Amino acid sequence: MSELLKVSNLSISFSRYIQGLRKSTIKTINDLSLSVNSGEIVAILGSSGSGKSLLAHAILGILPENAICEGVIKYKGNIIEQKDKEKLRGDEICLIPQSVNFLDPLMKISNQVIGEVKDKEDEKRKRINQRKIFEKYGLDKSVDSMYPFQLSGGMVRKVLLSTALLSNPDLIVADEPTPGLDTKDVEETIENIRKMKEDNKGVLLITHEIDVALKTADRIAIFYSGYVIEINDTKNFLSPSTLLHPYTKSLIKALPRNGFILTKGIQPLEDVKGCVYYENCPCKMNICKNIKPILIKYNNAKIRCHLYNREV
Ligand SMILES: Nc1ncnc2c1ncn2[C@@H]1O[C@H](COP(=O)(O)OP(=O)(O)OP(=O)(O)O)[C@@H](O)[C@H]1O
Ligand code: NI
Repeated sequence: MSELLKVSNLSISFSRYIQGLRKSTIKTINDLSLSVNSGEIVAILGSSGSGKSLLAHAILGILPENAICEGVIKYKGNIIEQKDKEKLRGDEICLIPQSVNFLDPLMKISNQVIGEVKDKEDEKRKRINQRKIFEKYGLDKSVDSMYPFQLSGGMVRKVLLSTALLSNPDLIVADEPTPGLDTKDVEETIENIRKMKEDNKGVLLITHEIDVALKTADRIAIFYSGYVIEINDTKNFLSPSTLLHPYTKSLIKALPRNGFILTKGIQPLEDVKGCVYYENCPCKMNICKNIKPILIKYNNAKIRCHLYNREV
């Protein structure tokens, strides 16, 4: 298993004018570090509005103009800047987008999936490839000539997924591939993501559905208030006792009562001086109020909590 993607100390912030006068910077993602190997699925689990799509867009190089991005992103061992991202995007690194707006409503499905073609030969090759992938993911020939509005939610998701796989990428960033789908379509999507892993691709799966993360991922990174607070093997999520962070433990203790969905309301707040979980933490200590813990390695996991201040 080789390391495909390595994100180190990534922060994303936005400048805003408060009441039209004072300029303030709001950090949405703080000091985020994680990696994805080939043949591995890493889930990043965070509540709605916590900056998950921004992470995906930072990797793909499609952040909005007003975003300020710090930190280092490496792909296959090399640092990638905006220009490199543009080259890799749609080729080696592909996005399964969260928003169905990525589809053009006025264009037939197969035409937009294929995109630009160089000549007749190129078009022929791409059409054969597109049909093969559509077939693999259960989209029959009639879909090719349909318009997006004619597709069900589940079919749109399959089109987005197949499109991402068209160029046979090594790394796939799947941004919320399951919301709005019925149980059967969710199961199918989970199965399709597993297929990518079998094909030795690396998958960064962004979701707020714990169940989807538990069923697919090898490792899960927990995102809380703009910070990754724990990265652990999925098998350790079976019981709170094998997890590290008090928030992660409480999350798993609450299952399945909370319906496997992260509760709303954990938004990136104005950054606090100490630990972001201080107010709610049942294990808080004096140090937690004013000093921010850093993400450290702990056995095979990573943890951002003062209860664990030594690497083991
Ligand atoms: N262009 C922008 N300008 C200013 N702030 C922005 C911009 N884009 C995003 N944000 C801020 O970043 C936050 C995170 O957005 P993002 O879409 O990444 O969240 P998310 O975790 O993907 O949420 P969801 O689960 O709803 O998809 C938003 O709540 C918003 O406050
Ligand atoms: Ni999102």
